[in-house]
Order: sequence, then C-alpha cells, then structure tokens
Amino acid sequence: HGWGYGATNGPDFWADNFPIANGPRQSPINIVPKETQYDPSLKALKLRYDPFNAKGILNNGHSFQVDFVDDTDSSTLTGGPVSGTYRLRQFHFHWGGSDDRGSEHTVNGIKFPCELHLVHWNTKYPSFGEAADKPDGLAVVGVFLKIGAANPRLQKVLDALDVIKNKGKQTTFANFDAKTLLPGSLDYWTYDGSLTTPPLLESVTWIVLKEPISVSPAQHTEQQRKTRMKTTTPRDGQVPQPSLHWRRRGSMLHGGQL
Ligand SMILES: NS(=O)(=O)c1nccs1
Ligand SMILES: [Zn+2]
Repeated sequence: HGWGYGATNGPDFWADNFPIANGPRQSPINIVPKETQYDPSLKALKLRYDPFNAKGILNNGHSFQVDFVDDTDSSTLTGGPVSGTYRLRQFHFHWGGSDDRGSEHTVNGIKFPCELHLVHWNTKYPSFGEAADKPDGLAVVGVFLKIGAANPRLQKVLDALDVIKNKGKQTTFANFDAKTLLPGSLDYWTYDGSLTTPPLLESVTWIVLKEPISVSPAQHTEQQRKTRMKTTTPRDGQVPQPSLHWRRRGSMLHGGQL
C-alpha cells in the first residue's frame, strides 16, 4: 500500500520509502515572522496567469488539482526570489478534517484550515519532469485560507468536485483564472525547501504569501463532504530550516517589524 496520511502509511513512515524525508531542506516548516530576515535584494513577485491554459481538475487521491497546459510561457512566475521564468503547471489544496487544521506550513505554530499551492517549473529545463528533481527546478506559491467570508472565486472549484469524488477521476476545467485565488498583497516569505508529499524532492523555492484568502465555513463543509483530503504539518524533529526573507512591495522597509 502506497504512502498516505493513515496510521500506518503517514508522514512518519515516509522515510522508509523516501529517505530524503530526513534531508536538509524538507517542507513544510513553521514560519516564525519575528525570526525572518528582510532581504532588500528580493524583487516583487510577478504572476501572470492566462485563464485559457486551464485544462482539467483531477482527484489524485491525496488532493484535487487543477492542471494547466504548460507548453508555452503564457502562465508564468517571474521576479520574487527566482531568476528566470517558471511556468504554472498545476494548483491544488491541502485541507484538514476541521476548521482548526489543514495547512501544511504554520505561522507561529498556527495551522490554517487550508493551504493552496500553485506549482511552477523552471523553463531552463525542458519539462516539469526534468525540473522536478533539480535544486532550482520548482517554485511553489503557498496561499493560506482562513475561515471568513464566502469566496465566490473558490466556489467554481468546489462545484467541480461533485464529479471527481473518487481517486483518479478527472473532468475538464476550462477558462479558470488562477489569479482570482490570490490575495490583494503579494508580500511573501521565501525559503529553499521540498515537495511536501512523496517523492519529497528538494527542488522547491517556497514563496509563502503573508496575506491569506478567505473560505466560508459552509464552503469548507462542502469541500469536506465532497472529498476526504489529508495534509501534513511540519514533521516532528525536523532539522531547523534556513532563515526566511520577506519583501514589502514598493516601500523598501529596512529592519522594519512585520
Ligand atoms: N504539496 S507540493 O506542492 O509540495 C507538491 N507535492 C508533490 C507535487 S507538488
Ligand atoms: Zn501541496
């Protein structure tokens, strides 16, 4: 039986088949804003997404993901902590079983009910598959979801879940603008980490946005009812991660508090 989130195949067992789980740059981590360093050399994050690239939505058994056509540079991530151009490949969510947990990264030990990951690959490599195991191969934008007002842009994704209830199911998901899932501010923390699910490759430049987006309790319940998603929070005994940097768009604050 493959990896999962159960009592016998969960994150504590992943190292058996994926020894990199005990590697030096494993994700997720706990973000402690007071310990992050401001890095004035960091640029503003630039995300340009073309709704036309949205292809389908798939239940892969661990999450549901929206896949994008990535054969051109029409949906890209540039700027921020990366050099070069990264193409949007897919986005997916990590939900918890209740409102008090679900996100993978935590802030001051706080878990959010959900975390959105937008996965991009470095076009210096010929494909996602080639980029996935390179130290600068991937860039994932993490967005926390907090319980609050209903999020109409999220609703389109939740409505699609009806037809992909079981693992392996997929359906077309066209003309979706991923930009509508982003918060107003693109201020971010960044660090070098890994995929948070097997194969846990240490190829991800993490870009975690500071501002969460909202999801209503009803929307969270609706998602729960339609899918049973599990998540990973920072694994105990994880090696301390490098310090984080953050950038305030526009005004160059030096040493300013958050
Ligand atoms: N959760 S994640 O974005 O780090 C990821 N894991 C596997 C493919 S993408
Ligand atoms: Zn993820």
